[in-house]
Amino acid sequence: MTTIAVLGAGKIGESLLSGLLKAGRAPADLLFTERFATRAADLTKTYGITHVDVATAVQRADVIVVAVKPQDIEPLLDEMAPNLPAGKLVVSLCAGLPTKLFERRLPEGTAVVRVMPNTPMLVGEAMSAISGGAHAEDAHLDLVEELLGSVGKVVRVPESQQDAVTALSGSGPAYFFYLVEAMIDAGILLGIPRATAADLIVQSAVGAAAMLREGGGHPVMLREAVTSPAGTTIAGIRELEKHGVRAALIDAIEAARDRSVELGRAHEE
Ligand SMILES: NC(=O)C1=CN([C@@H]2O[C@H](COP(=O)(O)OP(=O)(O)OC[C@H]3O[C@@H](n4cnc5c(N)ncnc54)[C@H](OP(=O)(O)O)[C@@H]3O)[C@@H](O)[C@H]2O)C=CC1
Ligand SMILES: O=C(O)[C@@H]1CCC=N1
Repeated sequence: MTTIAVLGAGKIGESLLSGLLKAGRAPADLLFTERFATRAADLTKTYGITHVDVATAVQRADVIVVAVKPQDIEPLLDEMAPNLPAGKLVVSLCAGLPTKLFERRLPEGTAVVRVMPNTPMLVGEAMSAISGGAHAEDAHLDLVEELLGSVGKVVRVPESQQDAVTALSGSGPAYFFYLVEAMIDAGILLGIPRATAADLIVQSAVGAAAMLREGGGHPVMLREAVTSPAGTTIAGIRELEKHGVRAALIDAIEAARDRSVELGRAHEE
């Protein structure tokens, strides 16, 4: 069985470990590194997986998943480089960081795959986009696709699109959560108890998502079907348009893309 080590078991690293276990992978096939002993002990207790140091992780695992914040990458690469044997596959989940950064800092010929996942991985509903670096072969991409396919959907994209993907699906769940949060607040304003408002909005979000995915309908047609002549929905849509919500979303996603580019530039030679 392939041994996978996750370096940095924070929010996304833990989502991946948890998702892989739920998908049937054995705890003995998973390793992780963490900076804080108490956090490491909690994860071992919760998931039955083994905490190791970086040198052990890169030596023992076949696939090394880097899941630290982009700002923490340099010291981690310093620790990985002298210990990484030839033939290992390095998978980066880090926003903004190009494969060539890893190729420059790790032993010559190391296969690197850049991935942008998202936190719905925790419930087996991730959206992950993958791109191979200079030494990544089809077999490496197939392996990463198989791993991430067990915790959600996977698409292959050219690396040049990864900053845009990061803004769309990497950050995307946060924007949906933000909308849900705002809609629940609207329920409070209208006098609905918070728990009831949350039920109403969360189930509406789940239903709308299911229609988008399973019904195969275009979002414009689905919205039009809710929008009756002289009805309630169009009264609300007019307010959204007046407040520039569509433009705000486009600007938000462009800003997120720009930030991803900036995170990568911070590590240019
Ligand atoms: N959160 C998300 O939705 C997504 C995140 N990502 C990417 O995933 C990466 C991680 O993000 P996220 O999980 O949110 O961040 P977190 O801060 O939650 O997780 C990073 C973890 O790595 C630990 N860490 C840092 N340096 C080391 C090291 N040298 N050795 C071992 N552990 C280390 C951190 O410890 P400490 O707490 O001490 O700093 C922390 O627990 C980022 O690069 C991000 O761009 C990608 C897609 C989605
Ligand atoms: O906010 C971030 O930087 C990370 C990357 C994508 C989602 N979260």
